Amino acid sequence: MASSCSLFNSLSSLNHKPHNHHHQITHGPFPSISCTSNNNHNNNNAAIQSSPSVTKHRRAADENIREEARRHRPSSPTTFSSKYVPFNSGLASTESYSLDEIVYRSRSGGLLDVQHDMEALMKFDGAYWRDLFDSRVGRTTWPYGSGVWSKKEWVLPEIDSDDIVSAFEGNSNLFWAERFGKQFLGMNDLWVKHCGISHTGSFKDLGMTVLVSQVNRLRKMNRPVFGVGCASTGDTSAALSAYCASAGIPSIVFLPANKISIAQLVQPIANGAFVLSIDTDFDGCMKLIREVTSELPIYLANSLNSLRLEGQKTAAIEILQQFDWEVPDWVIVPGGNLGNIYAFYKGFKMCQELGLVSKIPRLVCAQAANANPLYLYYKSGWKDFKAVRANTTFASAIQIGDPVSIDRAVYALKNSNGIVEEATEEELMDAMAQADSTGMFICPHTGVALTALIKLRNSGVIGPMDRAVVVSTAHGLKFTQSKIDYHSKTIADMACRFANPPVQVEADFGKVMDVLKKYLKHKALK
Ligand SMILES: Cc1ncc(COP(=O)(O)O)c(C=O)c1O
Ligand SMILES: N[C@@H](CCOP(=O)(O)O)C(=O)O
Repeated sequence: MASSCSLFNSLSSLNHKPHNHHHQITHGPFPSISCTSNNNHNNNNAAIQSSPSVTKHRRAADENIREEARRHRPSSPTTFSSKYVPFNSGLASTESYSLDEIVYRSRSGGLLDVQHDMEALMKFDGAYWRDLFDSRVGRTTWPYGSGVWSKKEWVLPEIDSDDIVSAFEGNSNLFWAERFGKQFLGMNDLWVKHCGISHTGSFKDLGMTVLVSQVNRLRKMNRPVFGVGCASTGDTSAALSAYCASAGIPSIVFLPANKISIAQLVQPIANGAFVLSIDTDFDGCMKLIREVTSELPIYLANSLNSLRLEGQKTAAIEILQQFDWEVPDWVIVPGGNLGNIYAFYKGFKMCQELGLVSKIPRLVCAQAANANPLYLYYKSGWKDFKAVRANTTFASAIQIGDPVSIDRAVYALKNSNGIVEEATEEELMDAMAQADSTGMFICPHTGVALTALIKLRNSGVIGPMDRAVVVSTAHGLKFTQSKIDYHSKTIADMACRFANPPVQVEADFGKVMDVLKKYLKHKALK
């Protein structure tokens, strides 16, 4: 991509709690579920005052939150369970694997899925689950303070809370895009789910906490897992290396040389991962890591491993929760390796099947036109899937031509009356700049999703009154070079219509006044 030293230089030169009281919710035959309350006036005051061991806050001074969770550990094992089954295998299949096995593919070589014991979960009605999940939001109780682990019973019900590796990820902001919706789309119910405002700056944290927690458990069980590895366009490796570092587990990452942002490259380096920069693209790295993980005791962390999707699906549940369990009309997700679109489908579908909501939203998967195998497949009427050679795109994290989760994505889209859209480089960069001009600071992948929204709104498929949620997958700060290129208008064959370059001006009062007067006049005329 073109760089812009002048803009970069001029940009650089511009730089001259109340007590938590503990209470327990007991639900039917289940062990107590701990949560905390910020309410200073609840009935627990009396209990806290009369307890001889209380020294500060809700637990003894020498006890940490993990130890506290251990103390509350249920005496009997959970009645919920989950296992691997071949993806979309139907009722006739008997093939299944324990989550404690190291297996990524079914016997026939197909994808796997984590299947929950829905009968056990259905013993509780939708209201029960809604209340339980709502009661855990924003707490510090281990591990429920995480937006992922607040849904533990639906994620990894059997893992001991002691084994969980979490950064209290999730619970990300659902941003009402008031100005963008009104100004560019005539919409008043447009929302952006900021999954990138997260521990390592992308939605990958949601899946990685689950995968690394399970690895932590496997290692404690003395299973042959020396370390964890992934191929990455930048975000998976950032999340993997951070969660592994926090648990003291070695991580190994395969990155396509010169194809990821500097911020993304620095993340695994800083977190102590073993980083291989390989002279190929993401699809080449993916092929290599699959071969390597079948030979060496390195556990595969890409979304081919269905554990990841169990965490990622909680973003869908969170969206419903944030709308007080009302279902939006549309959810738009940028797609690359295509695990996330299925994760969203699965999260919504579980909420429907377990009675939390009565329907699911229509899903839209948005791809960069330079890396669009799903879009081409959709346009062929799902007749002819061909992997493509992905070309360079500013949406570099979705520069993927041979997505491993293609079958999962097709299933999700077919079962949600879904749509696939694409965005050219100019479209995605303009959308990103327009969104930023209304107060966001999004990544180019979110620009891809916004382009899909703009196209579907312009064609009337999405109506002005529809409630739409655009999933923002990474933090814009990871992709500042693309913004520098755009705002300095140094991108070949791109008009950069919404560029806003800084004005160079001498350190002279008169000259500064001239520039400002011109600016104010220009604004007044608008
Ligand atoms: C920022 C960002 N957005 C979107 C995606 C696409 O997600 P998926 O690969 O699950 O389709 C990725 C990774 O691929 C990503 O890193
Ligand atoms: N964008 C991803 C690509 C790999 O996807 P995964 O979900 O299969 O790990 C990345 O950041 O590496």
